[in-house]
Amino acid sequence: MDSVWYDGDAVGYLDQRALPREVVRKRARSVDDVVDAIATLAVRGAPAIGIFGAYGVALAAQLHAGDRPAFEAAAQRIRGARPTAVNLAWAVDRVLQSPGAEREEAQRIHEEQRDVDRRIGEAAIELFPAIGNVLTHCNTGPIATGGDGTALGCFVAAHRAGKKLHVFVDETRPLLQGARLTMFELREAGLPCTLIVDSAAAITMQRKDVRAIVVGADRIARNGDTANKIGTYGVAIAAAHHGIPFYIAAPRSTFDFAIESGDAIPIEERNADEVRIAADDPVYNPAFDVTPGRLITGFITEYGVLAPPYADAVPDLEHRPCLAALSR
Ligand SMILES: CSC[C@H]1O[C@H](OP(=O)(O)O)[C@H](O)[C@@H]1O
Repeated sequence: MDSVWYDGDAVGYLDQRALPREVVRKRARSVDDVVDAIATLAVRGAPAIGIFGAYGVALAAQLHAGDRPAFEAAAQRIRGARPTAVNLAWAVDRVLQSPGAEREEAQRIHEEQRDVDRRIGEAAIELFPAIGNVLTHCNTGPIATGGDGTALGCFVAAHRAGKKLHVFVDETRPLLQGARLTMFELREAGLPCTLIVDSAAAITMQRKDVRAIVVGADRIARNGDTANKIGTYGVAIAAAHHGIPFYIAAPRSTFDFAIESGDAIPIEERNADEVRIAADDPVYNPAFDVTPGRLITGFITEYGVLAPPYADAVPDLEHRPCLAALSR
């Protein structure tokens, strides 16, 4: 089920806020529509945001044909619609470097993601036991990526290869991407899965023999520090305590070699109403947190599984050959 698509004079998208109750297809006809769809998480998931943003820039090129300053201003508005996921900026910049071929470049980005997801899934299969429990956080399936999914795609690839995995899924407050989207996609793919509240992740590791944890990413710094959905850092700490391998599944486009560590990753804070229960509760609502690279067992990428010799202090990329492979 494609979650974003090019639709002639608009960019089509599934309004992910309505899933899984109903499938609502919409058309972004203006730059305002594109920015709003990203900012309200109607379109969400780092790679999907990048693909949608790329199509949005192609639409802006049509709407502002002959007016390059207006087109570039529109592209920058799309680029800044959500700050944490680097895929959006990466995709917008790629399309901006294709003057006159914006739509074709956006379609290339979309097609590439399908192949990238497939390669990520293939790389992950050997990481899982023949039979076992695994755990994930948030949503990283086809709806979030435009392909087979990243972390969720790893579980699906292992399942298709005959491995018997049971996936424990964090509901992922406050917007419940796990409960609403990951459970829906895993059931569609035929994988056994169990929903847990976020605060049950640690006891699930303690009592349910979780053998591996795989989550997605929104931005990965040179030292391996990784921004992902809020709650991921706590899962990583519990995984380290229980000696459970903790993997990040992400494409090359999620690595940001311009920043040395997670300290430089902008963390989006969102509307208090997403969390608020009583009318005037004071709320702190960061949408992401940053897991230090030293808590990450490996990065599952289209280049294979990168086993990090990460240490906070190691400054030079060449000292980490696994990341160097990505930066060429
Ligand atoms: C493959 S999706 C990557 C990443 O994006 C999600 O964030 P959001 O739902 O706010 O767009 C989540 O952090 C996923 O792990």
